[in-house]
Amino acid sequence: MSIITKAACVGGGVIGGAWAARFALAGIDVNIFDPHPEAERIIGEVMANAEKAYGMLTMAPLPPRGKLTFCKSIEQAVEGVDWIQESVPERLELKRGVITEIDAFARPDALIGSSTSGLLPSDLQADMKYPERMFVAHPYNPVYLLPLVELVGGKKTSAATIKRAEEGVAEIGMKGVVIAKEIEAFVGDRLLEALWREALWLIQDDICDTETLDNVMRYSFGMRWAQMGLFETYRIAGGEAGMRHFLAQFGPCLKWPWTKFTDVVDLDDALVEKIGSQSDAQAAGRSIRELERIRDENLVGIMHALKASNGGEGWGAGKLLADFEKRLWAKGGNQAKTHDASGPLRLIDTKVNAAWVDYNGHMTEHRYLQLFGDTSDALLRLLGVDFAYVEAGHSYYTVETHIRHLGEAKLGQELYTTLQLLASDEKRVQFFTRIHDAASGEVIATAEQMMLHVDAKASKSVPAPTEVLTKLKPIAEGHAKLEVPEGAGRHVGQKR
Ligand SMILES: NC(=O)C1=CN([C@@H]2O[C@H](COP(=O)(O)OP(=O)(O)OC[C@H]3O[C@@H](n4cnc5c(N)ncnc54)[C@H](O)[C@@H]3O)[C@@H](O)[C@H]2O)C=CC1
Ligand SMILES: C[N+](C)(C)CC(=O)CC(=O)[O-]
Repeated sequence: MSIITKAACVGGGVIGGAWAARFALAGIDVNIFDPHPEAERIIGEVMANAEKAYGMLTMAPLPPRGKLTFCKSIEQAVEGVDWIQESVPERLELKRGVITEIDAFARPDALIGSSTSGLLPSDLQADMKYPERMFVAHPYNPVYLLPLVELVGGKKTSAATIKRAEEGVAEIGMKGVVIAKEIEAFVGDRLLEALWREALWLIQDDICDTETLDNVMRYSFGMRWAQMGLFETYRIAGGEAGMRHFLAQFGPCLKWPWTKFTDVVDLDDALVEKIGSQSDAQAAGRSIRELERIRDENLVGIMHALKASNGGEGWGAGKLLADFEKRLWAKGGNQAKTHDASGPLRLIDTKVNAAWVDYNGHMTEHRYLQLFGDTSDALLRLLGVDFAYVEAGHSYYTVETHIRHLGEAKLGQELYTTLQLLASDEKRVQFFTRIHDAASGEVIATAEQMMLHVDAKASKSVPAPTEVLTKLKPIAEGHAKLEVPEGAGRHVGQKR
């Protein structure tokens, strides 16, 4: 059974709003309480960004979006929900008061997570009647894309709560990392704080400006850290002798004057203005919303790259995404399990997202192939050839593809695909797929493809089993009555 069927967000700013989006996109209804007069508008904008990002992130069938309900009080928001996420400003007294109120009105077994960046859970749970169900669930901005949640229990938090919290965040595509002991700022913010302090000194001392500092990060170790952490990265930096050699070589530097971070800069008006004006110049007129859009596109691209890494198995956040998608496919989301075979099967509905567009301003070549591949995967799922089937040792492999480009697909354009079976036997399926513009139905591209049923371990084609052929039969019979599509059997013409 699911840990979270209904959630509440108390505080709906940068972080609370993005938590609401994360829950809603996982199909969970969310109650929101935030006294800000513009809370609904702000969360609406975060939701729109999150939906755009998910459109780029995954083709897996997301469940129907959860409903957002804006409530007039904490009491109303937390009534009957399974998970309450507190994301009010970082002030101990405020948070403690809000959490105590949540505790008074929530179901005694409901989980209560705090988004605090650094306060101790023991301090937050001090006045609670049921403190055993309260913990820190510290996310990273943007919560709807970055999967990490640091889970930190206080003195009165039960082990069962932390276990349920770990399972709960996994359900919404996140990675719960349990921190063994409570400590201010946990692990992530301790590391960020060290870097942040050092960075402020480098600006204060005119060693570099904000743009130079950001360039140093994003062209180098920033990219490394998205895929391996500090220790794994430095292990490799030690060469064949690994971590021990790395420590021997760079250990002495720890005693050299390579850092100022244990002193705190004086964030006086002059320094605030210096950083503010350098940051304005760096933004070059881009609004926060524009920067968020670029950030989200970049993060999606990084996760896609990580999903394809390690020989296709996925790595880090990419492996997490791949596993989440497998679960989404297994659940099937909104996907129809049967189709009317009296016409071509409509299998994929999608939109051209920014990551698919090339320098010509339209969908780039390999994305057509991806869409044709996603459509043939959808056909295979209809036939019962899903992840479990593939893991058991059999699959269909594509052995031939011929694509024709007939029109253009531009950024944001809505598309759908249809598939018509041309021929099949116990080993082969041959089919014709069309990509349509969703508004007009016009055909933008077609592909004719052939797949063979294979024994993956033996690497040879073998007949498909009866259960697959039985599902294929009604489609084959229905499509045998259709006209052969214009363009089927075509090849690239060559004048000699
Ligand atoms: N901004 C960030 O990068 C991150 C922030 N956090 C943590 O998340 C929490 C929230 O931070 P942000 O979202 O950045 O702040 P924010 O200022 O964007 O949002 C706070 C929201 O809480 C609302 N609020 C104030 N009093 C309230 C009350 N009594 N009941 C309900 N809502 C109330 C405000 O109207 C506001 O919308 C903090 O604990 C922060 O440390 C965690 C990770 C990252
Ligand atoms: C600046 N911050 C302490 C609020 C940062 C975080 O808590 C995590 C993040 O998203 O960087």
